[in-house]
Amino acid sequence: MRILVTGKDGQVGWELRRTLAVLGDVIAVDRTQLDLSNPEQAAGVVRALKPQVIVNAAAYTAVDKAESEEPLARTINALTPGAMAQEAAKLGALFVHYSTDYVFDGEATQPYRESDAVAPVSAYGRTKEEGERLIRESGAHHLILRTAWVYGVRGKNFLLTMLRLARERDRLRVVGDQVGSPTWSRLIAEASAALVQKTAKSPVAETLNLTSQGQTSWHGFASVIVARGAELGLCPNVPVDAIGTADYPTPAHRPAYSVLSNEKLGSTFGVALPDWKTALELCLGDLKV
Ligand SMILES: NC(=O)C1=CN([C@@H]2O[C@H](COP(=O)(O)OP(=O)(O)OC[C@H]3O[C@@H](n4cnc5c(N)ncnc54)[C@H](OP(=O)(O)O)[C@@H]3O)[C@@H](O)[C@H]2O)C=CC1
Ligand SMILES: Cc1cn([C@H]2C[C@H](O)[C@@H](COP(=O)(O)OP(=O)(O)O[C@H]3O[C@@H](C)C(=O)[C@@H](O)[C@H]3O)O2)c(=O)[nH]c1=O
Ligand SMILES: [Mg+2]
Repeated sequence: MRILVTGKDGQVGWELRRTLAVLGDVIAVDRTQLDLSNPEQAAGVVRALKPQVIVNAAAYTAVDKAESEEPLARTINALTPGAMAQEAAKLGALFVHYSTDYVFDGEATQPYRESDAVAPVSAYGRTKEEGERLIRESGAHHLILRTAWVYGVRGKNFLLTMLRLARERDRLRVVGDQVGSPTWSRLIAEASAALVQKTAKSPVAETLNLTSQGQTSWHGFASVIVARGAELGLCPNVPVDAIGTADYPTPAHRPAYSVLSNEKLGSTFGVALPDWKTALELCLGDLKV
């Protein structure tokens, strides 16, 4: 099985190179080989390589910057994935794509299910939501995996930012009124490989939530990062103050509540990620020197 992975050095793409390696020949590419800001070029690469599976881990993920660069974010997150999925449809290939909790407005009070109405409140969220639609409309076999609050041992993410800030500052201020589910990139990649193995050879068209169990606020996440990080010698144990969203102004609006129900992932595919604290502990173990 030939598997094309885009965004090979991103948080998820990096981990996919390892988890997919046991399933077939992985061709992992970065923007120099496949540029998602250029739909024709990206589609041409898919046409030339003729993979049986495409895992699109590349994306425009700078949430605040997307507010002033929405056309570029739209090309990368929606138009090009749509064009690549059309090529996948012609090849009969499986197209695996990642989406986000930010497709929801955050007004819910219980975990979002896949069938709940989307209503993004940011440019990033709008471009990711459009990407989902274009992939569904392409006619390709597809898995759209909605994940959230992704962190890991490399790349730009909240875990590494909090450890760094705890080393640089006397105290941290972090929003306590945005609630979601932190999810380790490695577990996303493990689950993705399991799903590819289960679906690569049969027709599939599914949107699935894929996050760690449990929920917390960014402040709750930061508090555990600093407390455990200090115990592991990764940062000093500085105080972490809870603040409101209004006290931390950003260009993009973020959903206040974006917990995703993983019921469908478990009942349909028998896949479940551990709760966020267990996963964070596993990840911190990798950071400890
Ligand atoms: N990060 C998060 O918190 C969440 C992410 N997701 C989704 O999960 C998926 C993976 O995210 P994650 O691994 O965190 O993302 P990262 O930002 O870590 O990685 C994205 C990758 O995409 C690449 N990329 C960006 N622009 C282009 C381009 N024009 N052409 C080719 N490659 C490009 C980047 O390359 P370069 O380094 O050169 O820019 C980078 O390797 C994405 O679909 C994202 O939307 C969903 C929910 C939460
Ligand atoms: C650095 C920092 C951030 N914050 C706030 C800002 C924001 O509300 C929250 C998280 O900050 P971030 O910039 O990491 O968040 P953000 O980039 O919005 O993270 C999102 O990325 C995209 C790609 C997704 O798909 C989402 O699931 C989500 O993970 O914490 C503080 O309160 N204090 C701080 O010191
Ligand atoms: Mg960010």
